[in-house]
Amino acid sequence: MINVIELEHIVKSYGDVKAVDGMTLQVREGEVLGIIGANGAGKSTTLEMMMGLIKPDSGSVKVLGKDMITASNELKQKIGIQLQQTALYDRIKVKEALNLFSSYYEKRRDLNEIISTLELEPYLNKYIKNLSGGWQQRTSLALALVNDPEIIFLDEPTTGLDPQARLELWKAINKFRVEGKTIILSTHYMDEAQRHCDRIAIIKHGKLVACDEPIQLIQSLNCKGSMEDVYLQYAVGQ
Ligand SMILES: Nc1ncnc2c1ncn2[C@@H]1O[C@H](COP(=O)(O)OP(=O)(O)OP(=O)(O)O)[C@@H](O)[C@H]1O
Repeated sequence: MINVIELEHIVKSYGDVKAVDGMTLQVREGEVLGIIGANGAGKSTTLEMMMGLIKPDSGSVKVLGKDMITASNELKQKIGIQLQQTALYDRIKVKEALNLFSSYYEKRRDLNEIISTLELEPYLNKYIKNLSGGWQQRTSLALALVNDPEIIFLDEPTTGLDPQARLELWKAINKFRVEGKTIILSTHYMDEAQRHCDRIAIIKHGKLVACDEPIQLIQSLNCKGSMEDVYLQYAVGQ
């Protein structure tokens, strides 16, 4: 089994707050890894260090066998990041954003193929800000794919979407999963973590408290339960 990401004892503090407190975690090639935990547990900070957007105070982040700090320019070409809504979205149309993002990269995936896979054709000339939440998220997924990345990061991709839009977005994500891409995402939805993730990492107060297949996590409970019970036991400690 090949690890595409290796976090070794990473620590990140903001003033007195230890956002990430000595985390060691491996992400395997081709898996969908879900990161769950309470608000403020350290999910986004962990993702930001994996993506090379922020540096850990200590510890090491290796991506595709290379150090994220020293090889960050090279590695950023090989990863895809689904952005949360940004101010950019107010001023730009879907097709313009795809062209712009594509121009940042040396390696490019055929835009027409991404557009057709994600069924974005009817929306190409629309401003992103005017799309529904589901189509905005599909657009940001498309933007994360323009460089045909080996690893795709999705920070709470389905938050705020209605159940049908969540399902549709997962169908879209799964189209890229079957190509063997590694997908790492954070979510507050236990049903989708259980259904779509190969493994789930549970973070509490900046520490990894468990990481395993959903079924193994459920079986590890003292009494039979669901992913919600796993969350309550590991992430909240009730
Ligand atoms: N830029 C920052 N400046 C100061 N504190 C920060 C910053 N980013 C994160 N924090 C703090 O670090 C801790 C972890 O935050 P983080 O955003 O990683 O948590 P999270 O698990 O992603 O939370 P949520 O589910 O609410 O998105 C929190 O206490 C947060 O307030």
